[in-house]
Order: sequence, then C-alpha cells, then structure tokens
Amino acid sequence: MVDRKNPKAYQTRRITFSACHRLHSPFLDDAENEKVYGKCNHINGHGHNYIVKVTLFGEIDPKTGMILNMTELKKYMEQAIMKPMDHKNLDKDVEYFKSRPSTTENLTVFIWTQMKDIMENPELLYEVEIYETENNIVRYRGE
Ligand SMILES: Nc1nc2c(c(=O)[nH]1)N=C([C@H](O)[C@H](O)COP(=O)(O)OP(=O)(O)OP(=O)(O)O)CN2
Ligand SMILES: [Zn+2]
Repeated sequence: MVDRKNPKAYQTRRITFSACHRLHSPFLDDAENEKVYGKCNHINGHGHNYIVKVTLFGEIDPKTGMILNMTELKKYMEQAIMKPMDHKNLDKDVEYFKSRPSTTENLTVFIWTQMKDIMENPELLYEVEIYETENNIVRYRGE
C-alpha cells in the first residue's frame, strides 16, 4: 500500500440554533423593504431552527490522527455561534445585524468572521454552511 505523505482532509461539525428575525434593510425605505422581502419583512418577524455546518481543511497530524480535535471545534462553535445567536432576536441582540439585513448570506459572513477571530489556527477554516430552512441553504468560503 502507498503511504501518502502529509495527507489533507476536510472535517465538518454541525450544530443547530434557534433565533428570530425580520428581513429589513436600513438601505431601503419601507415600501422597498416590503417589495423586496415580502412576508419576511412583516413587523412581527419569524423564527428559524438554523443548521450550521463548519468545515475545516488541513493536514492530518501524523501523531494525533486529527486535523483538529472535534472537542476544540465544538468549543469554537459554541463561542462563535451559540453564544451570540441561540434564542436571540438577531436584529436586536446582535450588534452586527443592527446595520445590515439578517439574511442567511450575512449570517455566514458573521459566523466566518467570528470563527476566524476565535480560532488558534484560523487558516484551517474552509467553509461555513447554513440551512435557514431545509430548502434555503447558503455556503461561504471567505471570498
Ligand atoms: N437570498 C435570500 N433570500 C431569502 C432569505 C435569505 O436569507 N437569503 N431569507 C428569507 C426568509 O428569512 C424566509 O424565512 C424564508 O422562509 P420561507 O420562504 O418560508 O422558506 P422556504 O423557502 O423553506 O419555504 P417554502 O415552503 O419552500 O416556500 C427569504 N428569502
Ligand atoms: Zn427568515
């Protein structure tokens, strides 16, 4: 069997969190907001059970057999995702969304930035994927 030198792999951990929000842009007036976002612009807001998958890409350490201990990744995700967003009103409780709409696209960028700030080896971060609903999915890779 060929012994591969420094093999690399992808490692993913999944979590879920619940939050409410309203799609509303500070860059649009009320009529435009209603036209663009429709029912999702309703003043009372609505909730989601978001599923987030964070993927790392890196070398498998030959001594430990891991890219990063999943326990470490879990801690980072608790800090970057659960703490600021679980059971929160995204638009009112999260500073980042006071100046931009809480779309799933913007959520991926927020989580990416949070993870980069917290991780000891941020270069391992490869992708943040969010299922807002089972049909609405956004992926972000830092571009
Ligand atoms: N580009 C985006 N479009 C929309 C986003 C978004 O984040 N990015 N978000 C929404 C709403 O938040 C909304 O909650 C989506 O819900 P809904 O339309 O009910 O969800 P589904 O598509 O899963 O429902 P269907 O039953 O399949 O219609 C809207 N747009
Ligand atoms: Zn929504």
